[in-house]
Amino acid sequence: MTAIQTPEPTSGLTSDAAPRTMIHLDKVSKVYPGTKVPAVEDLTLDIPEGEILVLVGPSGCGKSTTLRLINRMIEPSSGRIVFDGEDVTDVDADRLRRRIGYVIQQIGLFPHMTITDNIATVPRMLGWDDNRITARVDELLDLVGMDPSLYRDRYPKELSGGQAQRVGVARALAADPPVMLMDEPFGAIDPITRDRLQNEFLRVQADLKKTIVFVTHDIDEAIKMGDRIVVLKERSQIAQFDTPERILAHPIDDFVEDFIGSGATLKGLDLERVRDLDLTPVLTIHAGESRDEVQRKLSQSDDGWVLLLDEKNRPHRWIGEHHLQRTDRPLHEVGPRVTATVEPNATLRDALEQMLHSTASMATVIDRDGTYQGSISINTLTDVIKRMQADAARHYGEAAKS
Ligand SMILES: Nc1ncnc2c1ncn2[C@@H]1O[C@H](COP(=O)(O)OP(=O)(O)OP(=O)(O)O)[C@@H](O)[C@H]1O
Repeated sequence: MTAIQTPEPTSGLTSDAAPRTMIHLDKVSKVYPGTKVPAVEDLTLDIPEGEILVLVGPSGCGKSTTLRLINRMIEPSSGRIVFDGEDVTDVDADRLRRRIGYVIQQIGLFPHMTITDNIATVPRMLGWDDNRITARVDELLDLVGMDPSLYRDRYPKELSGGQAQRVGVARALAADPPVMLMDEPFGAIDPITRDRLQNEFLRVQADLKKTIVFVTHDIDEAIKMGDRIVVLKERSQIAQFDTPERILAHPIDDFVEDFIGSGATLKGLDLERVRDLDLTPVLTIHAGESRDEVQRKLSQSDDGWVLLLDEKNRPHRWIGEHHLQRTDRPLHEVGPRVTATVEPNATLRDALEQMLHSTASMATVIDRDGTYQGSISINTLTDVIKRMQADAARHYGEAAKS
């Protein structure tokens, strides 16, 4: 692994054509009272507007401290914090916090208050009238997938862990803050519910486009949730700051490589969608075609297969040379059935999974109606992986030169 620098890692500038900066940390440090080693040391970081920025790193590296410095739940020992162009290092912390939603792992719902009152905490502080609050609570419960009529009058102990976490997100969104800080928000939840909450949250964020700083120690969660990822080492030192794709394709040093762990290539395939590919043209036939015609197409086929489509252009069977020899049965009854299908929205990892089950070693792409769109072969995936690695290497090569 070449130890070239992440583009401007220590300056903390984003390495891609990033949106404008919403929050700027300028050489921020935190030394807790009674300790000698800073929890965060000289951290300079630009947090882009409207994106999810994930802080990921090993336990104790300073992620939570960094997050809490942003809304001044913890006061920095030195350095400046600039929020939307304004130096907020010394402004009233309450005023700052109203512009920043905060979600934590243990949710922190008030047990003696109903869900409505929990969600309405900040709007009440801001003096909203009751009608506006009721409408907002219902809107937010809807947004996080909970029926307001069922849940608005319940108490936190009457919710499942996943529902409580959704309410935590709704509460953080209540006054529509431009910024959300999320500290391991889905950490204490079982894997299936966690996956669902992550997906729901990504869907909500696609509409809301909040500036989000999201802390996790789980690299897979970072890759899934982050538009950009900051990999942190001890004292919140930036090891690498980049898009998930580039971090996976080009970990900057052994620390990042070890932190990503095994399977980086497969994780990279998880980030690419079938719809973005140039699909491999596979020769197709219809049931009515003569065996001579099919033979002619087979002889032109690189991979020894032609794809038989049904009358609605849906993939039906793979036909190879030896199936053609079976003259006792019509073509649409010979050859293995096509089972390995994916829709354009699927990830390339899904496509690979399908391919491994396919007799023809190909994933067949269909649209919602089942109509054939094209095929993906292992060569297609190899090309994608090479391209991702070459793009990242070029990016870092150019950054190193400049
Ligand atoms: N209130 C405190 N007083 C003294 N030291 C603290 C305090 N809070 C955190 N620390 C120390 O600061 C360092 C960073 O802690 P922090 O909680 O920010 O790390 P983290 O990366 O979020 O860890 P984790 O992933 O385990 O939650 C740790 O060494 C921790 O022991």
